Amino acid sequence: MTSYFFSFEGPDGAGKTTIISMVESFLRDKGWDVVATREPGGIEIAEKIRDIILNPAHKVMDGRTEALLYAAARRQHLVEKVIPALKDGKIVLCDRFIDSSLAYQGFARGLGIDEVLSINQFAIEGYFPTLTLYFDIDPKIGLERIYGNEKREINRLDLESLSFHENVRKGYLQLVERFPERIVLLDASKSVADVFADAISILMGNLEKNMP
Ligand SMILES: Nc1ncnc2c1ncn2[C@@H]1O[C@H](COP(=O)(O)OP(=O)(O)OP(=O)(O)O)[C@@H](O)[C@H]1O
Ligand SMILES: Cc1cn([C@H]2C[C@H](O)[C@@H](COP(=O)(O)O)O2)c(=O)[nH]c1=O
Repeated sequence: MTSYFFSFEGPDGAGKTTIISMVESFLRDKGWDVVATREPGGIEIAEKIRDIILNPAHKVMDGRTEALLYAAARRQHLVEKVIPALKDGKIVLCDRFIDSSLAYQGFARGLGIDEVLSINQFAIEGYFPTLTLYFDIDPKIGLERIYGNEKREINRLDLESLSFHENVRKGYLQLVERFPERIVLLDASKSVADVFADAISILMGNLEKNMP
């Protein structure tokens, strides 16, 4: 059975969650069986790990502890939710996956992309996304969007410096170069309607290409 595991990546405030919800409705209307989920989280255990990682009070958290907690949440979410959905032939839309760890912990935290890739390979056992949409945005704009949204809670990672968020973007751009067959860059500074149109065109192209 062909499986469709699409991840959505990008700096904070790039617009991933907004577009995933639009893509989910669009694909459902077309008759596809879709599971939209997020990392860290998506299931009870991983949501609990999320609360620990993102609690602004946990200022002393060590970078390697952070990387391991993200990998642990990823593992549980993968086995409990993503793999069963893929086995049932569903399309999985995942708000962040392994590339977040590579860009945030590997590059921006300075732990090393290859080191963080290695602990995550243990966690994911080869379950890389079929396709990853990378929402590219100047972090200044992303952070302005977040701080402009009163409903959005500000978490421990949001509170990092602007230079940390700029390094996150640099990390992602390295990943786009390193995995060109998997990661596609979208200009996330465009309007919601335009970003959605770009995302649908890429995703439908992938679905049609891989249809049995
Ligand atoms: N293309 C866009 N243009 C302007 N504002 C946008 C756009 N896309 C999303 N927004 C707004 O920006 C804010 C952040 O959007 P969203 O939550 O979708 O981003 P995100 O990438 O999921 O962020 P995070 O990863 O930090 O949770 C929201 O208030 C949303 O309405
Ligand atoms: C999966 C993952 C996430 N992060 C960071 C990225 C964001 O700052 C937060 C998650 O918040 P969101 O509102 O759900 O985007 O966590 C990370 O640093 N490493 C990861 O692997």
